[in-house]
Amino acid sequence: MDDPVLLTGAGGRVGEAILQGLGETYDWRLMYHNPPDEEPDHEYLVGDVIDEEVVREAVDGVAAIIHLAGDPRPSAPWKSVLSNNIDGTQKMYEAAVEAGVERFVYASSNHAVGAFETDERTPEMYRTDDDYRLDGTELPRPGNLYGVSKATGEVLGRYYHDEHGIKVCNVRIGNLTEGHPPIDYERGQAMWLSYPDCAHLHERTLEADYEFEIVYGISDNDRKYYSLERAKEALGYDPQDNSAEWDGDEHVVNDQ
Ligand SMILES: NC(=O)C1=CN([C@@H]2O[C@H](COP(=O)(O)OP(=O)(O)OC[C@H]3O[C@@H](n4cnc5c(N)ncnc54)[C@H](O)[C@@H]3O)[C@@H](O)[C@H]2O)C=CC1
Ligand SMILES: O=C1O[C@H](COP(=O)(O)O)[C@@H](O)[C@H](O)[C@H]1O
Repeated sequence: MDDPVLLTGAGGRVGEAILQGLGETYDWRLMYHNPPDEEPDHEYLVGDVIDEEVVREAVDGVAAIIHLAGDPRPSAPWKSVLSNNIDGTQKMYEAAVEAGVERFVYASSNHAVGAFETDERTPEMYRTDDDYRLDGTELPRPGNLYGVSKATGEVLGRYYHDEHGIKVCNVRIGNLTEGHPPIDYERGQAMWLSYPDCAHLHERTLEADYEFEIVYGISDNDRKYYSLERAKEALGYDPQDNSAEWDGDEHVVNDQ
């Protein structure tokens, strides 16, 4: 990719995972909400994704956008997700199509489909011997207002793709945790996304040939209730990590 890639929410955890793995791979333009503590190694700007002027400046001349900025709290109140997540994402899309950006990668969430985790299905669905899988073709079923905002971001992508032709990949990210899977948290282990797999997955979203996709962003965990088939087929995702290979913070398999 010759032109820069815009990374919004660059100062957050997902941004950190992506830059750890792909810092040298692309010509990044980083967007921060507040001035970063340390001088970044890449071109950057500071601003709010609901500020149309800053957003226009951010998208100018980029080939692709990875849009992470937003309120990531499952407990976030409506006022915050309406502004930071829904309005911010719509403004990013609007500016992107106006500027002729080719592709838009959107950080959706497991919480867009959290209400599939019913009392009848849990905790069995978090376990290896359960074959219940969501595959991305199901309708959103959020369990909180944050999930509603993430599902709305996916639908905004559907609209901007159909109406304006921008390529869109919605990644329903699981539980990104650095180093090892979440400890004593079955659900989190089933949807663990390691930092290296997160970076690799985003590299595939920037390189693969697709039109509109919804994929799950988790590692290749033995325990899983999200199918990775679409991410593998449409993007060529080839995850390397598996929460079942961990006992707490100890890597018990292939620890060479
Ligand atoms: N960390 C995870 O496991 C998961 C994250 N996600 C999504 O990934 C994205 C990034 O999440 P994290 O890195 O974990 O969160 P984070 O809170 O660490 O990073 C988000 C960044 O977005 C910035 N931001 C928030 N509102 C903004 C605004 N109005 N304008 C400009 N910047 C703004 C924040 O300053 C922050 O640096 C979020 O959209 C979240 O919904 C989805 C599923 C799981
Ligand atoms: O969307 C998100 O999901 C992850 C995992 O959800 P959790 O319910 O297991 O905490 C969450 O950590 C992250 O903050 C959120 O943005």
